[in-house]
Amino acid sequence: MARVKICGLTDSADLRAAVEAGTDAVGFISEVPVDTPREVDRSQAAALIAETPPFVTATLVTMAETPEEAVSIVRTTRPDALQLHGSFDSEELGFIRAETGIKLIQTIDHTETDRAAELDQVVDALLIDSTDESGAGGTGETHDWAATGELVESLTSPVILAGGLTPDNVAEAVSIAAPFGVDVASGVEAEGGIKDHTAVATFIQNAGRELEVRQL
Ligand SMILES: O=C(O)c1ccccc1N[C@@H]1O[C@H](COP(=O)(O)O)[C@@H](O)[C@H]1O
Repeated sequence: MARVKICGLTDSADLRAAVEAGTDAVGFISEVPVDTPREVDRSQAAALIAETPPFVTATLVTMAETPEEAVSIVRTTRPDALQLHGSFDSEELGFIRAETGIKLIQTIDHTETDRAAELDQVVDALLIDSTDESGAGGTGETHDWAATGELVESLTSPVILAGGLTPDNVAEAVSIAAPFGVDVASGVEAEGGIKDHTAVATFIQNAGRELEVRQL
């Protein structure tokens, strides 16, 4: 079974649709230096996080420029987990964890296998994405799922697969990489920043959760 995070939610209606469709986690993107229709400001992120019900992990996704900024975002928005894009080292990630006590998910580009091994003991999960040159996600690009499957085998941390996933390809991606979880942003949108609720529900079903429940 792959857990699912629906990322880049910008309003309450999309949050409710993702929760009703059975997502395990939701993601709110704030303070990123790239132009994305999925970004919300800190106060919007805080409001959406407060609306997220218990048993659904509210994740703040950011590209904070300094560890102190990351700590400040967590204190202001109060998420359950923090997903970082960018190049903080082990010491900086350790500082953020110690200051906030939050579950830390570090995004790694699929080509950075050495970095994944280096950070394996430092974070709570590694998210393997197809990032752009700035380290941002939301590219809609897939990568080599078999290579991510090798990371799943070799790393201790839970591995989350992201990058170009859609309702049509997520089942195949899960069967090849066998990740702990999958993460999608642009692949379930009706338009930039707005989710297609049918696509969200189909993505969650196709990631295998519904199938697993029926088999129990
Ligand atoms: O979605 C964005 O615009 C974004 C911007 C900056 C950092 C992270 C971002 N999104 C993350 O990237 C993954 C993959 O996106 P996609 O499914 O390929 O569109 C997404 O799940 C977010 O965690």
